[in-house]
Amino acid sequence: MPIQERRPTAPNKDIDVVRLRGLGFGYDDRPSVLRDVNLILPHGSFHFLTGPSGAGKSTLLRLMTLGERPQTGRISLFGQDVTQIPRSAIPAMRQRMGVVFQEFRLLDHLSAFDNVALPLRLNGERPRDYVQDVAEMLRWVGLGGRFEALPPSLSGGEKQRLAIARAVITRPRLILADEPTGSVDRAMGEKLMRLFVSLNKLGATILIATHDEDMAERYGAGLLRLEDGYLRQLVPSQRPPEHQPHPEGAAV
Ligand SMILES: Nc1ncnc2c1ncn2[C@@H]1O[C@H](COP(=O)(O)OP(=O)(O)OP(=O)(O)O)[C@@H](O)[C@H]1O
Repeated sequence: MPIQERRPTAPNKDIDVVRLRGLGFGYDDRPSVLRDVNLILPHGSFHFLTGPSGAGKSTLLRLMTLGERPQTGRISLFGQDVTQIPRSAIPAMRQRMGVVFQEFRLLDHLSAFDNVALPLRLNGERPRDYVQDVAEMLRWVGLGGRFEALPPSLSGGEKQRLAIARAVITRPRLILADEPTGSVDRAMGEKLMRLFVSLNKLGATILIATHDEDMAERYGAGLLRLEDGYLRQLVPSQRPPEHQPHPEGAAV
């Protein structure tokens, strides 16, 4: 397992990594996708977000990654209210999260290696400090022989694995992933889930959207369900002793 801590600084474990209060959001032709959504993701928690197709899982992740602004309610990330964050400040906030988008959003003109290295370059790291880590991560997700491949030449499952490698390479404190194992076979899906579990053990707060409600039980994670615009917590996140719950609990 290639996953080791990269950052020397310890996070503030007392701050809830995500706080959503009374979120409401809709599109022109679907005005009530999210209604009064409340959620707290404490440091080190691990949740799966489920719900029927079209329930708004991707929309909720898009609000949390600042790709859309809520029409009502507040969003706070890493203890900072970001509901009205200026557009110019969004890239810096996004750099603190690892996001796996449903449609991958890889950079087609960059090799697989350079796609994964990009977040480290943007963080100002030097190639000699990250080359080995990037190579090891690519090997771990089964792309050891595809360092130079451009994304358009990869299969759907390979693109998905590349997107995951890129999202986690900086060991972000918050990982938000939309159906991250939807395009791979079961064995690879289990392997990728072990990667998320390892990152969670290192302290990452994780939220994964999936159609598979059994995942939460399999991985001892919390289970959230979005239905008719409302978010309910079905199972709380179970975390190792070093990640004891915030007094307010995992979700509202
Ligand atoms: N950009 C958009 N413009 C208008 N409507 C949208 C847009 N994106 C999503 N919707 C609608 O909002 C609703 C929620 O969509 P969303 O993709 O968030 O659901 P989901 O739970 O992620 O679905 P799935 O499990 O099928 O991926 C759906 O009715 C969808 O048609």
